Amino acid sequence: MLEIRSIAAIRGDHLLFEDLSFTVAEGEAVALTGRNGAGKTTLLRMIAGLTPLASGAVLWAGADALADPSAHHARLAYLGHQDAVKPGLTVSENLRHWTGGVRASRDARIQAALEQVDLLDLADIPARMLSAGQKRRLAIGRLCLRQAALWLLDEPVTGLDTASIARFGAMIARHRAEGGMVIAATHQDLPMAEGRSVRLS
Ligand SMILES: Nc1ncnc2c1ncn2[C@@H]1O[C@H](COP(=O)(O)OP(=O)(O)OP(=O)(O)O)[C@@H](O)[C@H]1O
Repeated sequence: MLEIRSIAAIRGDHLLFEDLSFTVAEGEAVALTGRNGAGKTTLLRMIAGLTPLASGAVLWAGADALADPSAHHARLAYLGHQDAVKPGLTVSENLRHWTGGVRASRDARIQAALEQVDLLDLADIPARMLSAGQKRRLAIGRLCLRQAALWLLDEPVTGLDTASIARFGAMIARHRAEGGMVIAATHQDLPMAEGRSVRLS
């Protein structure tokens, strides 16, 4: 269980939000909504331990999640606005760059990730040749490579076509069925069945 307990965010001199609390249980998905600048990205970064909390706490199974940064990093996968795709590497090399492990299991996982985001046909081309939506799919493919319990997603479906959104919805459903959690900042409807919504205002 992830618990956001009474947290506040200050950017510059500006209080973005305060006393924000919610929980995410295993298998749950939460959509973060709110106007531009409300603090959705800031909140995701706080939960990831990338931006300090102005006050409050992020708890994992009842303990301070941010106290051990490497343990926290291992339990989460962060999909930001920037796709962080390496343009000079091929599509499959980009995925390889993101994974470790022994070669056989690693290659099988890369193959499975390419299938899930429908990039098998483009596996050997340089990532710089991908379209915006294809780059986004490659970034999403990274989510499949790690057994992270918590997915933090910033506008994950921007640029995706209808079929890709449906495939991403299936990925999220599988992740949740295995007990995974999702928090996604969004201005659009997301393919998350029975997801809850937290509005920043
Ligand atoms: N490093 C920073 N220093 C100062 N202010 C910042 C910094 N990063 C973001 N901000 C400000 O914090 C506020 C919240 O930004 P944030 O990106 O969290 O909003 P958001 O809800 O994700 O917006 P959007 O819907 O446009 O993506 C904005 O007013 C932004 O200008």
